[in-house]
Amino acid sequence: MTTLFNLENIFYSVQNQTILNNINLTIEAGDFITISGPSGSGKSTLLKMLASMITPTSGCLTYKGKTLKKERITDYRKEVSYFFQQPTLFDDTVMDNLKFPFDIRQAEFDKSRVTKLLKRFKLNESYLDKKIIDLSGGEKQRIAFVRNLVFEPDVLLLDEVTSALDDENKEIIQQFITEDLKDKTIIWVTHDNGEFKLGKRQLSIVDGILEEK
Ligand SMILES: Nc1ncnc2c1ncn2[C@@H]1O[C@H](COP(=O)(O)OP(=O)(O)OP(=O)(O)O)[C@@H](O)[C@H]1O
Repeated sequence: MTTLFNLENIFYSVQNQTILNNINLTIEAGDFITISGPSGSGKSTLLKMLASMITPTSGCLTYKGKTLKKERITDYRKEVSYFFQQPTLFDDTVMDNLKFPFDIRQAEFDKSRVTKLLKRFKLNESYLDKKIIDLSGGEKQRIAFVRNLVFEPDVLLLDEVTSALDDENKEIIQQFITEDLKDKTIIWVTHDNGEFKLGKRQLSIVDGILEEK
């Protein structure tokens, strides 16, 4: 087994409020982890820390045995991808958004790869020319998944990715996560009890304290 993340005595505080309280956790490659807990308990904060969007106040966090350095962050983001509850797309066309991952890698846009992935999310090629502003919330979330997945990350940090969706869109995304992403490392924050039970490791956070079932 390869250890990806190791968190030792992690604390995160803002303005004298302890948001993460002495977290100890090891995440192995291939883990399928779900995380639940009351609103405001620190779930998104933990995911943002794993995404290296914030750094611990104290404690030791390593990825593949090393502390994260600012110089390596661009490469890190290609391996470890954060998926937001509300998708963040630019205000142009679907095509502009889906070209972005190719542009930052100075790679040529691969239309057949993109359309194949769109199909997996039940979206046809005609979506490429649509404006983001004209899409439904569920379609936007599916496009955001395609954008994050054209160059497959190894680790997916999923932050309540289905909570704003109707049943049909929820099912499309859930099915993709459980079937197509089987070989990936998944850390999935969810309020949905059905989704929580899918986790091979089930964690809960209450008042910043982490527990594993
Ligand atoms: N930068 C910050 N400044 C002040 N308070 C913060 C900051 N970041 C997080 N918090 C607070 O820390 C607590 C935990 O936030 P977090 O977003 O991790 O909760 P959560 O468990 O994901 O909640 P939800 O289920 O509602 O999304 C909240 O009370 C939040 O207001």
